[in-house]
Amino acid sequence: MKYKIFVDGQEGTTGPKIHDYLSKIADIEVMKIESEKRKDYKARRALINEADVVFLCLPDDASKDAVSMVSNNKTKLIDASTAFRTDQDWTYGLPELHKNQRSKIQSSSRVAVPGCHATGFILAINPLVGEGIIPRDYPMSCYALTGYSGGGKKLISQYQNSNKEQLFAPRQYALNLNHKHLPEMRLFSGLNSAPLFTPIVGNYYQGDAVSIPLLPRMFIKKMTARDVQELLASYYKDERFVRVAPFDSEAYLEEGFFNLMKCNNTNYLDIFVFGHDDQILLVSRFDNLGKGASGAAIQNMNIMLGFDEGVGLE
Ligand SMILES: NC(=O)C1=CN([C@@H]2O[C@H](COP(=O)(O)OP(=O)(O)OC[C@H]3O[C@@H](n4cnc5c(N)ncnc54)[C@H](OP(=O)(O)O)[C@@H]3O)[C@@H](O)[C@H]2O)C=CC1
Ligand SMILES: CC(=O)N[C@@H](CCC(=O)OP(=O)(O)O)C(=O)O
Repeated sequence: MKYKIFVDGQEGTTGPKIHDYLSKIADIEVMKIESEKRKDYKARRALINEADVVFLCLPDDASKDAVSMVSNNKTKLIDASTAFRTDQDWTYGLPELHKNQRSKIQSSSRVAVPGCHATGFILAINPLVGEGIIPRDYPMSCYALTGYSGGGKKLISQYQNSNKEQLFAPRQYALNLNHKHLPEMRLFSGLNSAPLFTPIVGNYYQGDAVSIPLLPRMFIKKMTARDVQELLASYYKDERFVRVAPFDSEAYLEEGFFNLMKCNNTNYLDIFVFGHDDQILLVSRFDNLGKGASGAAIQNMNIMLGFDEGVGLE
């Protein structure tokens, strides 16, 4: 039997990328909606209920509508939006979070794909909080650099169809300090409160680097940058898609600069630990359309259907 797969939002940004991955997977049947019917309630509802797995690649409200269209017990949903990430009835689709997260995903029929920046933050910080190194009330801050595809069709069009001078420079956003990823960043990092988070969008298509400065003198246990690298490397040693770079900061720079595009078009997330005895900088590098969204969505599907986790992704 071939699993039937439907991507609701096939003409956006994350949806087509999911179609690319699906095209490399055997033993599935990918269903498509006619372009002019992509917002038609009846047509979407029929496909949603026919499918074994539906990827929702939609704005939050449209995702909520799609969920309400399901009228059977078979259809599994994988949602890329922010709508359900901290919802108790949904499973957070970050298999590397804890030892038991994979089995939760496998037995769930409602999986929320983590936000891109949240993915980078949580994977770097959660082990250090969980292992009792960073106190739960640590005054955390974090900044991220992302390509403009992270903002979907609207932001892509702004960058690609305008030559306004201000678009050439990186631009800070979410300066209300209330970015939509904060609730999941708090909940799944183990911290008592969300970080002070400032993302920055640059004039390039894809690639994300989340940077987190840490002061070891505020840790519960004394740890140098090298100790932190060893702890993270041990925590993720069996993971396929989360890699912790050896402690050798110079080796990762190209003529003195960090290349945040090096995970593009892959589902890898690389964690780097820079620093010394007194100061540490953690950097998570990944593709916002890979481990930050569409790749992660496929990884979750593979787990939910009992496929090899890397099918379509490697
Ligand atoms: N881009 C990224 O890197 C990431 C995005 N996400 C999240 O994933 C979701 C999808 O993002 P992205 O692909 O970038 O978004 P886009 O804006 O690029 O695409 C959204 C798609 O949804 C369609 N759509 C909008 N409203 C409806 C509706 N009521 N019914 C059916 N279709 C509708 C749009 O139609 P139309 O073609 O007419 O515009 C468009 O094709 C969002 O919630 C986003 O926040 C998550 C992680 C990363
Ligand atoms: C450049 C840009 O705007 N990026 C998006 C990140 C997209 C993402 O992770 O997805 P969700 O929107 O589903 O959370 C942002 O920061 O809101």
